[in-house]
Amino acid sequence: MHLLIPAAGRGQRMGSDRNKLLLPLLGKPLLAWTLLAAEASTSIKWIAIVGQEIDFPDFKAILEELNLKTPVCLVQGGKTRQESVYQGLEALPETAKQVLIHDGARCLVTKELFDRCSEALMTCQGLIAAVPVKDTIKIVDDNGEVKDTPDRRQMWAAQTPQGFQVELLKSCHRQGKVLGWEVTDDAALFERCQLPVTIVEGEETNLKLTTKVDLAIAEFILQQRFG
Ligand SMILES: Nc1ccn([C@@H]2O[C@H](COP(=O)(O)OP(=O)(O)OP(=O)(O)O)[C@@H](O)[C@H]2O)c(=O)n1
Ligand SMILES: C[C@](O)(CO)[C@H](O)COP(=O)(O)O
Repeated sequence: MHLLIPAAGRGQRMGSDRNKLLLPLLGKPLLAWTLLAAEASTSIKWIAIVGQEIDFPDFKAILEELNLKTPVCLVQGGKTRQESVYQGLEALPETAKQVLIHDGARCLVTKELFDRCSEALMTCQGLIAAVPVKDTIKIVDDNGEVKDTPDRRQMWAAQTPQGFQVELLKSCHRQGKVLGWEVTDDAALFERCQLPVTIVEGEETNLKLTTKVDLAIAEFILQQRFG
């Protein structure tokens, strides 16, 4: 299985002075934990980290330190996550028929989740890891007034990995580019093209490290796992 790791963000919500994936977390850069989970999976055979050129020296240093068996290449990212994934897709080898996409920022992912997604992708066109929402969700208008309370039983929080047949996802991305669609995940492009997206049970601990509090939670979880 081929894996793309979008890692070209700036970490603005983290309030950090550099890419949050380079921040230390229990003695290793955040991105190193994501890579180690991919390396530990039995299905991932090729990895591309999609990043900004300014971060490449740090990414190379991480790769040197980890000395992974899985081949890893670096791909130039774009201004948005959507653009970064597009560039990553263009950089896939021609032999790649299926692809998993996993945010570098979701560094608590497990090897089991990677393998579950790889296996499920053998029998579907597109999938996302997701978990049922635990909170009651409100639809709110621009004035801060609650307009609706959707049925929670139908609501799932999208995570990554997200997995797709490569040619289908490429054509969704191209269509999105032509029509100016702006989305926050790849499944949304698939949905807009009326292609089916299947749910794979995600993990409650598979957080996207977005703000400083997430760093503290992640450190606690990693300490429980590996400490
Ligand atoms: N132009 C971008 C923006 C984001 N990402 C990646 O997409 C993932 C999810 O994005 P997010 O958590 O929003 O990361 P940032 O964009 O870094 O955060 P922020 O929005 O707070 O700046 C991250 O692994 C991030 O590196 C990317 O590859 N290219
Ligand atoms: C892809 C994703 O992680 C699924 O939850 C999420 O949509 C990324 O969104 P962000 O807006 O870039 O944080």
